[in-house]
Amino acid sequence: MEEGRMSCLHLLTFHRELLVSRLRSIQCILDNLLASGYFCEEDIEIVQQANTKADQVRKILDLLRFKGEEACEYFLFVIYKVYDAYIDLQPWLKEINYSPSTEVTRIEVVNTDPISRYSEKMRHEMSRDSNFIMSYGECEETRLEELYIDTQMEMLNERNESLGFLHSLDQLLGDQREAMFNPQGEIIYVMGDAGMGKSILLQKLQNLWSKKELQTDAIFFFNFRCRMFSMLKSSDPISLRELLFRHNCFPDYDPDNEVFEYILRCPEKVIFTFDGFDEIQADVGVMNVLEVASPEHRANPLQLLISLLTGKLLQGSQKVLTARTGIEVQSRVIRKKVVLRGFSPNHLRTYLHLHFKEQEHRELVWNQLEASPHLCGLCSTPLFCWIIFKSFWHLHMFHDSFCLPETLVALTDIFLLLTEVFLSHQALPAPSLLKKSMRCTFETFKAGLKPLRAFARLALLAMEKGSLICDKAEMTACGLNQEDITLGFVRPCYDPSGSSTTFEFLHVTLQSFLAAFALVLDEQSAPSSILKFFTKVNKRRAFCMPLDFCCSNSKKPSDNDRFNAIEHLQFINLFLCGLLSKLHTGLLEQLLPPVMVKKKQALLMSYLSTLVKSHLKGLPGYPSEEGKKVHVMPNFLWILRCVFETRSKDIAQMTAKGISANLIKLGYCNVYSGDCTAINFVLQHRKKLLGLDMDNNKISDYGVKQLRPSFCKMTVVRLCVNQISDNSVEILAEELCKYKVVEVLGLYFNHITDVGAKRVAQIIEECPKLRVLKIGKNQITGIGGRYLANAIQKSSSIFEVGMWGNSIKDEGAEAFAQALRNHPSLTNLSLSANGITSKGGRMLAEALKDNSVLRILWLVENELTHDAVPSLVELIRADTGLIHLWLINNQFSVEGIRNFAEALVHNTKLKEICVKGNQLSEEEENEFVSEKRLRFY
Ligand SMILES: Nc1ncnc2c1ncn2[C@@H]1O[C@H](COP(=O)(O)OP(=O)(O)OP(=O)(O)O)[C@@H](O)[C@H]1O
Repeated sequence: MEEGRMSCLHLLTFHRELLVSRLRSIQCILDNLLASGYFCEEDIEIVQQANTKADQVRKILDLLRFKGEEACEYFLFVIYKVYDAYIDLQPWLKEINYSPSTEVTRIEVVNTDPISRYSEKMRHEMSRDSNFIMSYGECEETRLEELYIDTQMEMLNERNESLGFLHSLDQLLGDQREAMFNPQGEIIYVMGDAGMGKSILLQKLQNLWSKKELQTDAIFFFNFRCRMFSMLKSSDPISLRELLFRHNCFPDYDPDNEVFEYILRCPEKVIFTFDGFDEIQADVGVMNVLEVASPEHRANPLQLLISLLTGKLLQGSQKVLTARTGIEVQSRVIRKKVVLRGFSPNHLRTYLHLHFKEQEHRELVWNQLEASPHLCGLCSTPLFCWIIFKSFWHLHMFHDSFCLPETLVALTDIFLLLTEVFLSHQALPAPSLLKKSMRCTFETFKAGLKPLRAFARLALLAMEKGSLICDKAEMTACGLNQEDITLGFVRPCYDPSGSSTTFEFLHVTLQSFLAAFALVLDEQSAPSSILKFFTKVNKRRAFCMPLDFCCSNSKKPSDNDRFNAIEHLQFINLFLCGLLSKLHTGLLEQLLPPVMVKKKQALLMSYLSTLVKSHLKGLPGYPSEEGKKVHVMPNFLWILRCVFETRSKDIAQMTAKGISANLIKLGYCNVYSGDCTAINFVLQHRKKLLGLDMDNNKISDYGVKQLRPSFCKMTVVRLCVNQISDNSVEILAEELCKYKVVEVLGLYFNHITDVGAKRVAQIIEECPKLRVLKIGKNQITGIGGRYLANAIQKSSSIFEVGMWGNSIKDEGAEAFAQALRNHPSLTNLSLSANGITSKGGRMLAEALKDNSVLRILWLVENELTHDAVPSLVELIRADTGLIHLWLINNQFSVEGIRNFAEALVHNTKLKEICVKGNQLSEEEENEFVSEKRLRFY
């Protein structure tokens, strides 16, 4: 504030040192001082005679002193106005509370700095290109800011464990230490399923940067679609300069090549985004990618990409790479890993508000969503949500209804509805002239059969040649005309050859759907050709193929099978099952001969049955405490999804019967809430009990609602790390207490509070077979701890309880102490990281003296000090039956540990007391080397 009142002249004197070290783009300052008349030609010569940049700045500052206050003020104004050229000085201007006077703003400032001009040009072009979400054909575009909302962005560590959620896009680029698991890595890796919003996220990032609303000092931003690197001819090598300037943005006023030199000199000022690595990973695998080390070197475009990503070129630049889930990149090249989890219920509400402006409409739509957890589950994927909301809107506009068809339960139904919406664009006049009509699906499809058939063929042809884009000639060859293009199935896309006549499907999932439709509509080929992608997928089951460039032992795809986008093919198969389900027979019989429909349906069902049987037989099982256990692969999930799309009870029954294991492990399989409908559909037909381990997926409360009818059969319910809240626990309590078969309940790392803990306590009390409870890393306090401990006290079956990482403190510890006194069954208890002090520790130790059952006690990372030592010593001397005592990371001193060592002499059962991470120096630890049962590692 003091400085805010200082004259500009004083400011320049006061901060002379800073200006000398940070001011660049001297020419631009000189140009403006000359043009405004503050400097004359002679002044300019004086400055230019100085040998170093620093000396030139010194000369300018000296001259300004003579020129007076006005000149100094103008000098500051130039720095303020030409933002990008003086980006390093912007924080300083903020610090000194600089704001230009009205007089100075009347004097013109011209930007003659090539670097910042280039940056300005980039910002301008990027703002123009990122302002709209392209959708619904060429004619309908929505402003990004009107429809974009941040989704759930979860940070992961190298073992794919959660590190929490990002709160804004600024944090994506920011270098908070907790999220950055490998500072040597260069890539910010954003993963997500189809339609989760990876491309839109990059678009938002670009848009924010173009408007200077992103917290970064990067002045250049290059965005690329990864597929572009495959499309550029590998026979035409290009240089880094060509890649940046020819395929992105060209610097217009740069005779001395300053821009490129600046980029090489200051790569940290550059952000790159590369969208859709999954689309080219096969190409990267096929070629033997050598990295390029020199920026001047001309190389294959893919080599350039890999070199940029690994930091061989422009090391230190910021890089965001997106890919579909399942494409693994080695941790050594990743700096930060983020996975997009889609819309939470709150996001869904916000998105609903953006789509429907009228409260009445919102309520109508919300009511329907609430009535169908499956629909809500689908809506957690932004793309599907967009389709569903668009369909609602269409039904309202054209048919005066806000009711989605009742049959809308599977993914195929949603894409059928979208297709119907697109096809009806052709049939219907403009909404304002329209008399609202009855909806007639069959008529719409029959009337639109010609373009539908043509788009379907186009989608299939493109899929078969491994491409996600098509050109005008291919479209014409399929029989499509200009009018068809405006229906909305395709949109124009970037083409490196500069032609504006290439198109891509609105979304690749839509392309898969249409490709499946082509297989169904094809009357020329043998009916068995519908199965061709099943065969392909089964051949290439290597679903999570690691990237070649950072994984030495990866299996390379063969040359003639470049297209490894296996997920697109899985989607084709899924939609095929949906289209050929009995439910759609009526529609299909309007579009092709009924005999043909029957033949294809029978063929598919028979193939699917065989596939399910052989898959289930081939699953490796191994014995476990819960009986035979199988760990299924993501492909099993795709089979379940296909079975659900067929809606065939027979196949579901067969699948349910074919599961011979007692426990199925679906951990880390990318199960999302919508999949729970498919799992439930199959389990509905199972007679025997079954354990289901679904830890580490994306089930959420919607998924749990979907599974409700299946809990009656579940002996193992593992839902750890699945973003479930107290609402889910409510359902679990209702169902599990009704059937009382549950033995293992895993709820670790979710969003459960004391409210949920109360319901879990009910489960413990009422389910006599419950042996294992894992409820660590939730938000349970002393109150919830009490509920649980009181219930455990009454249970005679509970064997293992994991409460790690809650906050039950001494209040909870007291209740657990009570429960432990003479407990008949509890053998393993973890109360680690719960904020328990010596008071709580004392109560636990004293209670345990009367307990001969507990074998393992975890009190790691609490606040136990010397005050807890006497009670713990007594416990050790009591020789109760405790085998392992974990006291790592507490606050015991060497004296306390000495007491433990002495007490151990009187104990025959304890195998170890782990005391690493207490307040002992290395020398003090050495004192205990002879007591092998005291562990410091
Ligand atoms: N954050 C968001 N806010 C609003 N709408 C979104 C958001 N994310 C996605 N959408 C909607 O979903 C559509 C698909 O998103 P996008 O193309 O970004 O998905 P993607 O993850 O890149 O899919 P793919 O892996 O198949 O390329 C968008 O066109 C938009 O309509």
